Amino acid sequence: MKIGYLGPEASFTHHAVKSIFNNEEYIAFPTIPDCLEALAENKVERAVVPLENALEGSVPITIDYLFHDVDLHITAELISPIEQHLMVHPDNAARFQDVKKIMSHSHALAQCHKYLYYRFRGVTLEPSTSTSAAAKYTSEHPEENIAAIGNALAADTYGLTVVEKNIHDFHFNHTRFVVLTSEKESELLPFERDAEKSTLMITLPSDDRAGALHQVLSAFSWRQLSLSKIESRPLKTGLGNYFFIIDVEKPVGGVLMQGAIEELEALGCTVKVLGSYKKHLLEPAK
Ligand SMILES: O=C(O)C(=O)C[C@]1(C(=O)O)C=C[C@@H](O)C=C1
Repeated sequence: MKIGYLGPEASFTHHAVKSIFNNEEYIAFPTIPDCLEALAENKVERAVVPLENALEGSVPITIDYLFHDVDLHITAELISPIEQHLMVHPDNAARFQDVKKIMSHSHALAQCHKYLYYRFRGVTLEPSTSTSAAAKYTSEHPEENIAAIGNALAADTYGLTVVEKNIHDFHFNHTRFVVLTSEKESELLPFERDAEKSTLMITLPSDDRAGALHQVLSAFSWRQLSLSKIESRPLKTGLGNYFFIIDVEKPVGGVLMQGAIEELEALGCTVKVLGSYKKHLLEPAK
């Protein structure tokens, strides 16, 4: 089976992929849209992308792509502890305090905001497509005296020296990744069975009536369906127009969930079920 992921090698997403899939063909893509498009075009059978980080919140490009651009389904959630380290080319290890630029994925830079502010104020922070892309670039450009932020696996893979460990600002740093498939009824792998939660994308009725979101929440609340996330994202049709991403701690198969979805549709909402899936807690990338 071909598994697409946000690469290159040794990204946190790559670690998540290797933690759950056994002996499959892993294919790195440079960006999240590349990865999702490859799945939509059936060039791979699964794609794994980051969805949300405990410190920095959602990965908007993933959510927006899943809503606006592709019709894909979540089959599993992978939750990984995230440990960010500062790494440099070994030639620059002795003078890392003088780095000219620090590169990483925007979420990783944000997770280390205080560290960077107090230790490297004024140094250029450059977003890269992933933490491993930053590590790779740093290894290929020793003459630039730059640093990357990423995991221990990236330091190892690209021959970099870790000069400061665990530089993320808050201890509880976890990222949720999702495994996606292009076919709603695709054959599930063992770790994709026994769904325990669901993600729905809900658009409110177009008449914009007062209390519409309250009605949506009521449909879950009186059925005692517990929500673990609600977030709005712009519909991109005008200011004030949003869709809602709602995670419910129940799979869609049961009578209560079916009832809630039918009630929402009867109220004039559009409901897209992104998937019902199981959660897996991974070990950190070492
Ligand atoms: O850049 C990587 O290594 C990724 O896998 C992406 C990503 C993210 O988008 O949040 C994943 C985990 C970390 O939170 C930082 C970056």
